[in-house]
Amino acid sequence: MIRVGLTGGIASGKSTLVQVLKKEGIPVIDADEVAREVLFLYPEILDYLTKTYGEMVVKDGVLNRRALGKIIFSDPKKRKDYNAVIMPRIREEVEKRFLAHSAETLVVLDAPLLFEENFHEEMDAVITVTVDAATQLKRLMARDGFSREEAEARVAAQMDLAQKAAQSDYVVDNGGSREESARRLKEILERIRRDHGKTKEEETP
Ligand SMILES: CC(C)(COP(=O)(O)OP(=O)(O)OC[C@H]1O[C@@H](n2cnc3c(N)ncnc32)[C@H](O)[C@@H]1O)[C@@H](O)C(=O)NCCC(=O)NCCS
Ligand SMILES: Nc1ncnc2c1ncn2[C@@H]1O[C@H](COP(=O)(O)OP(=O)(O)OP(=O)(O)O)[C@@H](O)[C@H]1O
Repeated sequence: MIRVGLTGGIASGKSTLVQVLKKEGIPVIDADEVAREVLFLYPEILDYLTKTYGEMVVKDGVLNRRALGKIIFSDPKKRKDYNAVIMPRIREEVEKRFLAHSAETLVVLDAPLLFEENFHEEMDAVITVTVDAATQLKRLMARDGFSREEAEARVAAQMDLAQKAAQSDYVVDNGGSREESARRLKEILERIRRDHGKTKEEETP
């Protein structure tokens, strides 16, 4: 199994490219989805949030994601503490999902914090989706209804996109059309398969 990491900044276009991967029949592990699932699987995480922030963040056993986001994206220490609780569980669950797909030729891990959390070390190839800062902010505010301040705080909570691109094997510049980015991604997948001695035709259906 070839493990491919897909990363980028918030609202850089990862999910948009994941749709392309799915159409190609490639299994994708979504780290954000795993992050949402571990909250249900491991009650210790919600317990930690209840103890630390009380009803402001957890009310009647339900997490207010927006409120937690406001806190952790504006305070690096709080973000670090929360990551220390949730990341080990995310890591375990991601590994389980890779193992569940071990019969596949190529599996993609879609993780916004691929580099920040060192998942990249376990990948055979890494693809970063980049976009210029102005377009990123514009798309983020439009998609999530964030104010400029909220959007900027989220962008600032992540490693610089150019730095991620520099450490990657491949880059998709998503500043143009969706079609251009999809084409580039397909080319990259072909190259990764070739470099690992696999062609699309050889894959098990
Ligand atoms: C703080 C939470 C509840 C906010 O939820 P919300 O629904 O508003 O955002 P969502 O989960 O859709 O994440 C949106 C984007 O924020 C960015 N982001 C998420 N967590 C983090 C983090 N800890 N540090 C920096 N950026 C992050 C990512 O780009 C992500 O795609 C949530 O993001 C969370 O639980 N984060 C911690 C888990 C995590 O580290 N996820 C990334 C896995 S690699
Ligand atoms: N090439 C493009 N042209 C115009 N809009 C785009 C393009 N690519 C993505 N978008 C839009 O930009 C927004 C962000 O894209 P997307 O949701 O794919 O980003 P993401 O990297 O998955 O974000 P997150 O890390 O927050 O999950 C979405 O509303 C999407 O429809």
